[in-house]
Amino acid sequence: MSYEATHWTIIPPFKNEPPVNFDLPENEKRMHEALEKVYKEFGREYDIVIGGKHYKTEKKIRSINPSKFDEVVGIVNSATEELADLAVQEAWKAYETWSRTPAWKRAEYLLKAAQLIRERKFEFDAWLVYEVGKNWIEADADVSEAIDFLEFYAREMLRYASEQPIVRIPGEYNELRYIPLGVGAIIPPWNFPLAILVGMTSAAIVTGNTVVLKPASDSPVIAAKFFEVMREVGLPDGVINFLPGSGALAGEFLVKHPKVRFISFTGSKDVGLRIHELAAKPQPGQIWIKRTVLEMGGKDAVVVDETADLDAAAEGIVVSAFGYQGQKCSAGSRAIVVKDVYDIVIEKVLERMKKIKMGDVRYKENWLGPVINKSSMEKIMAYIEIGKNEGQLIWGGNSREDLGGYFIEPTIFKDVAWNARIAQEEIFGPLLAFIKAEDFDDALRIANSTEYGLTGSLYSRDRTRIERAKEEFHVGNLYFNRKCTGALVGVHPFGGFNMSGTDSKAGGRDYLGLFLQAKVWSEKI
Ligand SMILES: NC(=O)c1ccc[n+]([C@@H]2O[C@H](COP(=O)([O-])OP(=O)(O)OC[C@H]3O[C@@H](n4cnc5c(N)ncnc54)[C@H](O)[C@@H]3O)[C@@H](O)[C@H]2O)c1
Ligand SMILES: N[C@@H](CCC=O)C(=O)O
Repeated sequence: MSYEATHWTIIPPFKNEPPVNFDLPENEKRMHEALEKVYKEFGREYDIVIGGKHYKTEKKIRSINPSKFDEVVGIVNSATEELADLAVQEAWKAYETWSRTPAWKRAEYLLKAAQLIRERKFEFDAWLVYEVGKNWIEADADVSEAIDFLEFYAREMLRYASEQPIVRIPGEYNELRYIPLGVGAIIPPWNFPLAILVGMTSAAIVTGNTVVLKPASDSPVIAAKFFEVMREVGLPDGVINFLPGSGALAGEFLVKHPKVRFISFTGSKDVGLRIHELAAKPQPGQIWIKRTVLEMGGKDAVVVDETADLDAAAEGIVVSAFGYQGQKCSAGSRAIVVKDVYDIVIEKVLERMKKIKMGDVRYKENWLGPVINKSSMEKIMAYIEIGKNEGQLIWGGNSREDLGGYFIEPTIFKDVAWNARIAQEEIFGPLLAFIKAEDFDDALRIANSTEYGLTGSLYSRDRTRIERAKEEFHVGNLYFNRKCTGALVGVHPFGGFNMSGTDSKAGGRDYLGLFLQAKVWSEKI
């Protein structure tokens, strides 16, 4: 048995990180203390770090609290093309030794980082509350998922590094080994600014690659906090190079760079397709086909038929549509309900809407927070105007900047046609479209009618329909009689079809393979 395999057996099996129960007074108190502590750190400046060296630039990115837009959570330096180029060079220098570091040792850094984040969970939760406007529960789910990715990919690396099954023949010794790709650009989104960033980065490095990490401009501080953790656990310089910067400058420059071997991106369809196009074109001096992992948007549906538990369906519709203000790729922004129960479901949803409290998420009672920034608010408000011509507004519809942040009332339109813009385009905000279906067949057809294919839910008690949906509801993550958000690492490997991306199945057993290439050696004996 290889050393990696031996190690694998002594690490306890993977278990998802349990969420914090904020209803316990002790936990509520700890969260208040964390919010206070983090608040005192507001306004700090974070450097670009390349090969362990710190850099400042003239241009800065100010990270704003979307719940209170006069609060600056932190300031980061914005990279130039020269620094981006240096980051790629330093990453290649570090690759020389990192790619030869044993897999178990690389995995150990992830396990240590998971433990540090676990010990500081309330503090990380607080950063997410302030920087991206997540309520306490959503923030804690994000941090738990980040810990899960570290724990899961550490174990996965040991599995990939252990002996791989191949057919044996007499007279030859044959072996297949997974080896890293080289230097990668990691380009994550702001909406799961810890979990997704940590998942993408840790998968790339535990497999022996080195990376240039360009965080999203709305969430660079939490990215800097993760980078600090990786330095604290002793990750060698240059394995992760921390390079905040604009999407257009650092993003495109990195994507085109001839020495970038792979690009791991999670974000919008338009940017994902642009990266796909740029990465496909070989640059002078480039000697490989760039690998891209592109996880993109969704226009996800919750389907309800006449046999369903309608209370459970109404609850699922509300949580799927409005959890984290609808700013999830998995958000159920379409409720497709068969005509027999359409009005009842809407009534039940509206009853639940009355209970939603919106406001600054530093206060535990506010379930609905702000949207991420001004331009996002403007985009969502423009869709609300479009919606007024495409359906009947039955809830919300107003922006509430008067509360001091980028607040938009949760908004519902009914009687929306399946092909209306608000039923086809990803809005990424608290906007839900109710679509009436003739029957189950019609509902399924409507559910599949967009260019996306990320998540979906079916509420039904009809076993035959559930079995049909498994075959015909064309999404990467399909749920029955539960919400369409909240995939758990290891339990629900995540990724979508069609324009939702390359279906990488983050948090699944295939994921690390995307950052590796297989080499076979064969020796005559
Ligand atoms: N499928 C998934 O797993 C998943 C998960 C989370 C978010 N998302 C999607 O992400 C989107 C929201 O995130 P966002 O607003 O950060 O997306 P975005 O596409 O605007 O940005 C994502 C990242 O790309 C960078 N970027 C921007 N322009 C670039 C360019 N021209 N070249 C290279 N990089 C560039 C950004 O700085 C950011 O780091 C939504 O569409 C959502 O559905 C998908
Ligand atoms: N994995 C998350 C969504 C990530 C995209 O925003 C979920 O399952 O809700």
